Amino acid sequence: MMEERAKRPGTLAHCLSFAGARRGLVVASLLLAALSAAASFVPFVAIYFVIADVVAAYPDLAALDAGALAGCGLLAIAGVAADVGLYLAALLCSHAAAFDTQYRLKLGIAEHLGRIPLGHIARLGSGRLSKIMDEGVSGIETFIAHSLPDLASTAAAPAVLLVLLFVFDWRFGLAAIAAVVVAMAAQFAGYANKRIMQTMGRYQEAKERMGNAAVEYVRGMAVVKAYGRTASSFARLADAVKDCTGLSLDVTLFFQNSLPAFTAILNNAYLFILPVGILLAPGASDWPAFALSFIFYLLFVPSVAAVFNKILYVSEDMMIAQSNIDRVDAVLDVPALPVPDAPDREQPRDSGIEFDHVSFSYRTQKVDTGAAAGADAAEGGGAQGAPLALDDVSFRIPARTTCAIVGASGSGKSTIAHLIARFWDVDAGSVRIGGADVRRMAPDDLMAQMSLVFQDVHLFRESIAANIARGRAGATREEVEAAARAAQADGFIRALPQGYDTMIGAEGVHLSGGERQRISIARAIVADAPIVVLDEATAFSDPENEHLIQQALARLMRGKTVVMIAHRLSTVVGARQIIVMDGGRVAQQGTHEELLAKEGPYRRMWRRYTQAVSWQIGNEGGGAAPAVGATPKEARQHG
Ligand SMILES: Nc1ncnc2c1ncn2[C@@H]1O[C@H](COP(=O)(O)OP(=O)(O)OP(=O)(O)O)[C@@H](O)[C@H]1O
Repeated sequence: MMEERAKRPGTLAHCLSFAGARRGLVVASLLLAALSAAASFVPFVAIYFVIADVVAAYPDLAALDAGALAGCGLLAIAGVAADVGLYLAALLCSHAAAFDTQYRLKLGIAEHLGRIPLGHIARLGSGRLSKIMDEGVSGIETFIAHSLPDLASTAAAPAVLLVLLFVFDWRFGLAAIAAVVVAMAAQFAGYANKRIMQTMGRYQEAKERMGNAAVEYVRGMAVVKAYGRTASSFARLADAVKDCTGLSLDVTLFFQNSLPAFTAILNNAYLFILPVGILLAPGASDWPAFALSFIFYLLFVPSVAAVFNKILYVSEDMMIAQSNIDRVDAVLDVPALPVPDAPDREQPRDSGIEFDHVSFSYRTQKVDTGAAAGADAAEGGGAQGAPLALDDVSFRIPARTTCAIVGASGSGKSTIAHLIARFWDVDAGSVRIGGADVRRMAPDDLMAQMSLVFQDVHLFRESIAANIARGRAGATREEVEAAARAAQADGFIRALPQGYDTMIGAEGVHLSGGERQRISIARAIVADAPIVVLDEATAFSDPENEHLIQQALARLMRGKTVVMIAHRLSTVVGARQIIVMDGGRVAQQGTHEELLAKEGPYRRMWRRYTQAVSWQIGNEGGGAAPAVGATPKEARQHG
């Protein structure tokens, strides 16, 4: 559906393209609504005939033809019935199209989010994204369901109105049009101001920023409380709210004169008819005809107000819909990672990993939209002169071996993990798995090759069994339980009230960091992918938990190609290969012994590490063991 959309069409055309296969329903709704608008004037025609009969019979009202009057009544009723019936049918069509569009749009955005680089999703922000998926899409749904039929009727009504205004007496018609022109001029004075459109846009952005700030504030509540920085942490949210309030006030003030003037003039349009009637009355040659027109226009002119009031609201709806469309487009326009056609796809021959002269910068990954783009610009972004997160990085990890990546914070370790999983595409060089360039692999094939175990464990609000089973579609309960046993998680899961069926999340059970980690390891064991990318946790809650996690990891890593982003040197000594990163470049490469034998960053890191451990032991009176990890001998058995 998303591919079908033309580039930047108008609001209506855009909605039609979103409606996809249901655009026929939208068009039917537009036609029915236009017909309903035309039918809404039929009662006025009936009234005209009644007035004509009354004026003709006056003063002998007893001579009125009851049959003719009843006919007029029936005509009026038929007009009202057609108006209501056609409008209901229009709403039926528009709602059917709108609900379907909402469903497919949400699905389309969700699918698209799965195809764009993962980092872009983080940059867009979860508050902003949920607002777009929720309010943005619902806004489009409401526009298609309600405002589009109104749009058709507001387009059709003035045409019919114009005919009726001039068909009976053009002079009164002109007076009514004068009321419309003056009212529109008053309103236009507000809309013509270019700043209003800019302010409306800024107002929408401010609302999104406020959403993001609120989500961030709630998520960071624990840190805020821990450091007692409530006031300063609240400042960002408070600023966002203040910004939003200020802009909403600006938008309201823009309309403070024009809107009331527009409404007041239109609702009192008969004030334009009255002076014309008073002026024309003395010269009227045919009194009954004059009286008929005068009375009819006094009765008819309020419907002009109704029509133009509707136009006002529909144009406001259009502006809101356009801003919702822009926000949805902001997500849909983020280019998806290119996926090769089936014949051009490459299959890995094994699970070995190779980085071949890889360079990568986050700054070249532009997000061309609103707040995120602004953030990029604020960082002095742009591809030119962009700092490289990885700079000409080359290494090979043979299949079924362990490679530990170490280095200072910010040296590029996690970036390596992200590029293996193709969260981003490289700027230069290539990342290959079993000889296949990750850009030439089908995304599903690529993800089937690897399990990712990151520090930041996300568990879904579902049962523990379902969370573990997410590792592989179709995993059986036995496989889930076996994986949990291997991940040292079976014991604590069984101790929970509903065991494996215990729900996780707001209303369910809350697990400790170590327990969550072991569930994520169980998930990876179920996946049984040939490559394991492991972002090692920096700290575990207690030695017992750490020991269990190390056991779980040892089981997960058995027989796999492992890339371990290592934060503690205790766990890397047994790796077949250690890559030392420094400022985005490979500074050293080799085994623990080889690296220790040379003067260089690894030896310095190791020296600092052993000093820290002996300091720790000294401080604890020799009672504590250094951080538990695989000894060189134990670990080499795996690597
Ligand atoms: N999403 C991102 N957007 C922009 N820059 C990023 C992003 N992620 C990382 N960087 C930058 O890229 C560089 C490498 O970061 P990376 O996360 O790979 O380092 P690291 O060695 O894993 O650090 P740590 O040990 O602290 O996790 C750093 O300068 C970092 O600021």
